[in-house]
Amino acid sequence: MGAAESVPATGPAVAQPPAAEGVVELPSALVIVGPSGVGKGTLINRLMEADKSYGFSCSHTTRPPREGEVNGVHYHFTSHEAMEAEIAAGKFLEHAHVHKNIYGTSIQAVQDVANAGRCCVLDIDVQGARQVRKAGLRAIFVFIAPPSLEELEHRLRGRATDSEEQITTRLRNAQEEVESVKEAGLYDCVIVNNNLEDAYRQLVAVAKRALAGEVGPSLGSPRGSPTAAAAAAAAGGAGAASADAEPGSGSTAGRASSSSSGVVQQRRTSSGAAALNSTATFKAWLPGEGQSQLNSPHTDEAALLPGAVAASAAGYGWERQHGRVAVVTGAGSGVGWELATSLALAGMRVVAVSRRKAQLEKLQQAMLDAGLAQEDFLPVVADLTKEAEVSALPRIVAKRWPGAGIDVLINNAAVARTDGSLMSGSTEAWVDTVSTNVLGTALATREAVQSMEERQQWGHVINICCAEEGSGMHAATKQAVCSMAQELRLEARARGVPLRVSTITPTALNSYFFRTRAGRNKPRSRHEAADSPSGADATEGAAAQEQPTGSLLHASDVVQACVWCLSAPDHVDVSDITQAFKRAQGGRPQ
Ligand SMILES: Nc1ncnc2c1ncn2[C@@H]1O[C@H](COP(=O)(O)OP(=O)(O)OP(=O)(O)O)[C@@H](O)[C@H]1O
Ligand SMILES: Nc1nc2c(ncn2[C@@H]2O[C@H](COP(=O)(O)O)[C@@H](O)[C@H]2O)c(=O)[nH]1
Repeated sequence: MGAAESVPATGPAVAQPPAAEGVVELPSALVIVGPSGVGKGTLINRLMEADKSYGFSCSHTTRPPREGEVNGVHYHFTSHEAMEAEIAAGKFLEHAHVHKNIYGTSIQAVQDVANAGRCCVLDIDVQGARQVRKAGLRAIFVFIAPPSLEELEHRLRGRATDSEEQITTRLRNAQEEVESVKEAGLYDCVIVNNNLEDAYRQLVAVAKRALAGEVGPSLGSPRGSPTAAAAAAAAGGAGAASADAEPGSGSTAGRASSSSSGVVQQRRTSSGAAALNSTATFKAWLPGEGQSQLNSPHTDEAALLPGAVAASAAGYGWERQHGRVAVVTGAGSGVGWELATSLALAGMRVVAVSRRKAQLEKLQQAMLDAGLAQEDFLPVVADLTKEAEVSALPRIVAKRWPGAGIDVLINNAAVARTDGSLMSGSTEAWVDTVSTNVLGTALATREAVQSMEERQQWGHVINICCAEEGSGMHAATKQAVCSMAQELRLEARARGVPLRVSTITPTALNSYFFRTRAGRNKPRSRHEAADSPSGADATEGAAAQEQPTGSLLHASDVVQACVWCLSAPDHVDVSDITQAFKRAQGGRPQ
């Protein structure tokens, strides 16, 4: 259960060490544009040789191979007929007639790089860049400008790869291409390739931003402003003018969106173990001690939380979880939020996964405010229905914490749509629900288990199977999540590996969804009723206040069960926990 994740995630892995800042996003693409002979290939090759986090989008072309060019590496060399057929079949993200040949970027080429968790680098012409911009690919667009057209001609001739006719065509086209820098909103930055070292340093800076999942111009360089630098270049002005990417420049999104930047990072002065055992620390979070330091959107439960964790863990084997890596899905709100905060505060390294960047930023700030060290906590924007984004998780973990891998996976994310009825629901709602709840859980499980297998360190998978009876496709998928745990357990046993698998099934959770079904609250939008068991919406609204829900289960109850599962000694296999609310005398939840 957990987040009603509705904001699509993007991009990929972290090549930059997640240097204690911001929410991690998968890489954006890097689109490199510029006239023939300006040095795009030279710069791109250098970038890719220096850092394997970048992958080249291998284009198709109808031009014949040059000496030394390898099919499938430099280009997919093809015929006009074959290429036109594939374009007609919709296989290309963009294509263009360039210097009398057809060039194009296939969807597969970009997908292959993204699936490998790399930042995809495209080397394309201006027409292609316009199409890619229109297609909405998450990317940073860089124009490489020549210091002068004379120098461009000099380079083209010096390269000695093209016929005189081709050189003439390319130079003629170059003038028009350089003009394109004036198109508002097309490029995010311009690098004038005069001195190769300077240009390379600038490219590295902007490439790092793409690797970190950023898009758009960097701070102080609003879209469209590259024009000045490029115009200077087009007019023959020398110098490495750049509207962006000062060497060492930081990340735009990191600065703009990360609440951590500008905030003095708070370091834990003690280990997780100390935090768990420190009554003083916990006391401040107990009810009656003022506002929750967790600054949770669901304050009633958050205030109880650390006490619950402490109580659960006391006397059991919690200590072995200190420093281990727990991935919590659906961490943007509800149970996921509570799990992420509790486990981190109790000494685990937590990867909080959500589609909703804004929620993760709030969560991150709450963690910092609570005194958690940034390096023990990693928010990752990822869409569980996208294989490339899920499979990037182990790599992201290894980058943040070298030598570590996923030790614990808590499959909590789920979507519950109000239009998910099996008798009258929409197909779209079903697909949404099945994709996130079933496919997403399966993908996350496979990646986590493989991460454990590679390190031969078997950990724990916990599936949160909460479903309200009568919630249609949501309930059906949660049954599937439960069955998946059972199957996983059997597979692990058959292979003789000590993977631990548990399910937690809370019934009648104090959730927005539950109260909506009980007629205590009305859904305000389709997504609002998604699985956000203790989200802010769950505690708002006059109807909710009229009907006290104090005896229903809380997110913290689910956390407590998780902690208990994780604390159980080696010889105790906790397979399934079902939690029910305490009924009032009349048999109805209070
Ligand atoms: N800053 C520079 N100073 C001098 N020569 C350069 C510089 N950058 C690149 N070159 C040279 O310019 C030539 C053209 O470079 P390159 O092949 O990388 O261009 P390109 O933009 O990739 O061309 P195309 O679009 O046709 O593939 C090469 O011989 C390269 O070594
Ligand atoms: N629109 C696209 N343009 C592309 C693609 N791949 C390369 N190119 C551009 O073509 C010229 C010429 O390349 P060359 O290898 O023949 O010198 C170059 O400027 C590239 O940017 C593509 O997939 N789409």
